[in-house]
Amino acid sequence: MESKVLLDLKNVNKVFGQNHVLKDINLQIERGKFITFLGPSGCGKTTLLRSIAGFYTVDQGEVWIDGKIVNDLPPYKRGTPMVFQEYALFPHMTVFDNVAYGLDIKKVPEAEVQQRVQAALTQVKLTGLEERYPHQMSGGQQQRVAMARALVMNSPIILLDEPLSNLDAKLREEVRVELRNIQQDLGLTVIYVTHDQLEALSMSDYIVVFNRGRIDQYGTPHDIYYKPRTRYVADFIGTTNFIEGVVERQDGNTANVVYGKGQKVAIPTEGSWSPGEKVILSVRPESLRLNPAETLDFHMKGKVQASMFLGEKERYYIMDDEGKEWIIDAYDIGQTSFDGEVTFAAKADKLHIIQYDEGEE
Ligand SMILES: Nc1ncnc2c1ncn2[C@@H]1O[C@H](COP(=O)(O)OP(=O)(O)OP(=O)(O)O)[C@@H](O)[C@H]1O
Repeated sequence: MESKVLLDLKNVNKVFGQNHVLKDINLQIERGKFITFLGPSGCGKTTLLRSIAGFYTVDQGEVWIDGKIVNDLPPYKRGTPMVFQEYALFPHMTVFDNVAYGLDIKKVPEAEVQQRVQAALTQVKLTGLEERYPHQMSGGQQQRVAMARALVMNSPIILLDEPLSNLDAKLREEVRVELRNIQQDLGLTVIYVTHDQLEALSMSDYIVVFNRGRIDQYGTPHDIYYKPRTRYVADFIGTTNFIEGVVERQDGNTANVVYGKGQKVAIPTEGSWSPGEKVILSVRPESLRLNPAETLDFHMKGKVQASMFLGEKERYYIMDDEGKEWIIDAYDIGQTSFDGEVTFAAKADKLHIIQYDEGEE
């Protein structure tokens, strides 16, 4: 039976001079999934992508594609085409010739080229546009040509390095949807590199969050957002509030945590925490309620410092009794506005426990 795992990275390390860019990368990617490599500039995303494609050889570890170790194979034997920024289409070539390019290089017979290019163009719904040039097409269509170019090579995996970074915001969104549709319709395995968290959250089956050459978390967009494994991940993805706490005890999947001025909250958790352990609680701005009528599990008091209208929500900046700032989003705009002393609260399942790590930035 075909294994579900298509790409298997085992303890991959890459060093440039003094710069240890990839540190012990272990990652398994399943067939037919859209995976995003996410992280700030310089964290090693592109280096890993290029190591998978074969443009870099790794210094330590193994790269497996489709059950074969490919460490010593050059890029053209790995079957992993990379689509670079602006899709790297040849402007002076027609759509047909752009798609046929890889096959021509491999000296595939003309009749087969015709058949395979037509099949690829049908897959991405571009039949009839064979004679157009890239500048006569929309950004979305160009993206499809780039995908057809990868598809025609029957590659098991398609690698995309920030392919949308040069588009304006509206077009970006359009092309994003397009790309995700093609990937899902055809069941492709795609690895997509971006530093844009919204892009990652909206497109991916799984996100890999990089932190200085290491993987901090590998999970679904929902888990990455609501159950960040580290403070770094919580901070990098969206906006969040942190508060310190101390674990009193854990009963099964519930940890009892003391926070603030001795308040206690029982938080559902998948982690394992020791009595007396210092932890960080993270809670998203939209999970907190201002002056709630009912009593919620986690509750604080503070003073509104400022607020900001953000369209679908009002964002409040609140100082608690200890002088710590909180960000809280209220969605019932026009009905209530908050000022002066307020209480704010959340249900326990909206709180997430993160390991306390003083050394972490
Ligand atoms: N060919 C190379 N030679 C030497 N150093 C390199 C090379 N390629 C990348 N680096 C270094 O490796 C580190 C990681 O770079 P990489 O391009 O992988 O980061 P990234 O996360 O993709 O960031 P960006 O989004 O800016 O491309 C950086 O410090 C970079 O300077």
